[in-house]
Amino acid sequence: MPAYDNEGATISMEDVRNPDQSNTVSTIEDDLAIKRLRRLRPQKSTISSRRQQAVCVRRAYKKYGTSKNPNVILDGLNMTVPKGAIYGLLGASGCGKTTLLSCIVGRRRLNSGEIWVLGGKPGSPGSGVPGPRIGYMPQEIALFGEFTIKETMTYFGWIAGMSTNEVEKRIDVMISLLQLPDAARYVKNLSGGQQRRVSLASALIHDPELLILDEPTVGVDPVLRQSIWDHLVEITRGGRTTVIITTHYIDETKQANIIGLMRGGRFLAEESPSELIRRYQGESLEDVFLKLAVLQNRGKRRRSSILADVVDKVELPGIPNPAVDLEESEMGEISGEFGDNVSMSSKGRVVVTPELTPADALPPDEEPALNRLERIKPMKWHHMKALIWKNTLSLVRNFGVLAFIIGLPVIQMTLFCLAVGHYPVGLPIAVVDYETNSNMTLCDYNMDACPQDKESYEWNLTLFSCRYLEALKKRQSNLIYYPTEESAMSDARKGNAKIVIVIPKNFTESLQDRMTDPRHADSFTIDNSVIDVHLDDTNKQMEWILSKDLSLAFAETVDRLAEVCQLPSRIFSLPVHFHDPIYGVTDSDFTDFAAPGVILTIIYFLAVALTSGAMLAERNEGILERSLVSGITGTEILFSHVTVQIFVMAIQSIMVMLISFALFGLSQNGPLGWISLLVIMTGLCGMTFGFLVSCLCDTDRTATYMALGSFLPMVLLCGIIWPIEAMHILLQWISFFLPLTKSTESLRSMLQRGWSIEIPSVYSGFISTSIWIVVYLTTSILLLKFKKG
Ligand SMILES: Nc1ncnc2c1ncn2[C@@H]1O[C@H](COP(=O)(O)OP(=O)(O)OP(=O)(O)O)[C@@H](O)[C@H]1O
Repeated sequence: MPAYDNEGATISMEDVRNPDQSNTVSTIEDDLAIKRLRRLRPQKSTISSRRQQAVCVRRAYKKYGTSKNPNVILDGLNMTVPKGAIYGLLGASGCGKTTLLSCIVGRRRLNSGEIWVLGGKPGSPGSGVPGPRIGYMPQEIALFGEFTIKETMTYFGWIAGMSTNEVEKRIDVMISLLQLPDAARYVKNLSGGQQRRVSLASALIHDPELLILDEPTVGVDPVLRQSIWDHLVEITRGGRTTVIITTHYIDETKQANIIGLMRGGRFLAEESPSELIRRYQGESLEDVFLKLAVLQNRGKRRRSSILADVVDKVELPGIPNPAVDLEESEMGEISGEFGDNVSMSSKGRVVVTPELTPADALPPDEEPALNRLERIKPMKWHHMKALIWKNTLSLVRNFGVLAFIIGLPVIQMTLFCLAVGHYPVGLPIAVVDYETNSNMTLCDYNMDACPQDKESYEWNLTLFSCRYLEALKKRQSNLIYYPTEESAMSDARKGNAKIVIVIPKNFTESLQDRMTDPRHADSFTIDNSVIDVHLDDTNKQMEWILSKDLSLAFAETVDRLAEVCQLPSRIFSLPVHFHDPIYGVTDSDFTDFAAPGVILTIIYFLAVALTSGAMLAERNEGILERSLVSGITGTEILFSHVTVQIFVMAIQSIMVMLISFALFGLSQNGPLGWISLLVIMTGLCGMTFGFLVSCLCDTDRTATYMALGSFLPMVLLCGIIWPIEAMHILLQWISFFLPLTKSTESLRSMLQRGWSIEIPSVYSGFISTSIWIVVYLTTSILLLKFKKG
């Protein structure tokens, strides 16, 4: 049997199982004898002796909250779990059992103190902790509802490095041991108790060296509870497996080898159940717990008398309170001193025991030597296989969600193409034409006849307003005629017209006079040769469109005049001529400008939502925690998500591009390969940002706030809806460093200018996106690694 040493005490598991034969200090008389001996042969625990235990915790201090308002959970706690023992961890709800266990499995950090698990420090290279040496059943169910029992156990078996054959054999054993239903049943359809048993089976599947079970028997009927305990006793019999179990059924822990009674951040006692009952003269373990609690309160009473009444009502055995009675010089670390471990302070007795002989002492577990490649290898094949399979299965099982994820960008892009950037037609335009007095029959003259005398070259423009309104009508069909300027303005103020045009009575005549003899044009002539325009300026886009229409209608009218008079086509137009654009099309609309940014924004933010949602769901259900304890690393989790989601993203990207270019005919002049790559890389960037969000945020709500909070600044600052050059200089700098700025510019250059990767504004988008992927991914990996408890 393995020897058990703690603080110098050497106690074999036989001692624990047969307390009568134990040489453990177990009586008050022994206490006194040891007190005498203490000064002669004190023996402190050594690192070597700590490494021989399955678990050894020393001076553990852990608090939550701020330093101003700390919530101290572990307060100098010592704990020793010998190999091959069943250790029952008892304590009131909220006393810190789960916190202690998560420190042991390496998922939370102590504020101070040290922990040794299976000979190594949790998290150190080669310790196997977290890893397959541990089987961890957390308090919450922490299973995938949409998986079957078999799939669940296969996942955890694969993580532990088992082959599919081995897993299948173990599944049969687990099903009969834990009386599980058919392995093909979905976890979500099982009862609460059945789900707990599947959770327990998942911890047991790989036959670990150290089993840590947080309340495994909740919701389990007494018969099955007994068979679970029998199994625990069975597996620990060989000494290879150690079990730490928490439970609220104090009575069931009588089958444990050692019980740790936790209260106030420390252990009241750490002892075999029979010894506890004998020593504290209790009728049951519950009775002992109560008495020890009172003893602890007595110690406190020296500082406070609040508990006096309670304490006085409880009958106590005639034993001293060791921790209270000890002199300071007699204090040392305590824990694992079977028969003498009443912990009232972070210190305790220095235990004097027979010295550890080489024959009794087990050599500490050697940390497996890892070669250099294994040390730097961030991912294990069997982990990746299990994770990728799990992620794929999750997606496929949630087919509705998958269809939505793929369909959503299609809907969004379709909406964008249909709704944004098009030219509004039929805007209500109020026309007051004093020249015709709204009598449009006057306009029924032959406008194809040239109004210039062929011999004298005199112009005889007739009702030029008719020609102008005719051209305007081709652009905006909804011309509403008013008799007076007042009536038109009054209606426009009520919102019935976007613009009011007033054509003076002598418009044509004055215009002609001004053109033929500008030197002698008086102010009356100038005033009457001008069309007055009143705009509703509340909508800039609309104002811009109508102004453009009025100008273009005039240009078209004079061009037409030149045409019918067989004059050179640009004779009357402004002496500024716009040729075909270098890039883009002459009458491009806002859709073409905004499309690159919108495509990237859709892909980016859907990836953020998809990834952060998946990660948070996994974390909040406790699955992430459980996987991490099984030895999965943050890097593996992130890359497994990337591997699966990249396919979803590729489909999303292809669909969005098909909608944009094939269906709605948005400009696409660049190399399709590079365009696709940039879109997919942007999705990848969004995915890694989603990882970061899920690592930074503890709840769905904060994650949603963060994702939504970053959406608008990104859209506003990345040049998606307005040119960056028009922003405040400070914002231009900020914009420069945002993830969608360079990629939007790059995509726009490829789509509209047809540029390829060798042009700086194109490749800078790829570089910027790659840098952001690395930054997000690295930060997420570091957070997953270091953000504990
Ligand atoms: N992440 C956290 N942040 C702040 N406080 C926490 C956190 N986790 C636990 N606590 C607090 O620490 C205390 C101990 O919690 P813990 O879950 O370890 O108790 P427990 O003994 O396992 O309880 P139970 O038996 O009910 O499961 C509780 O008061 C709890 O509110």
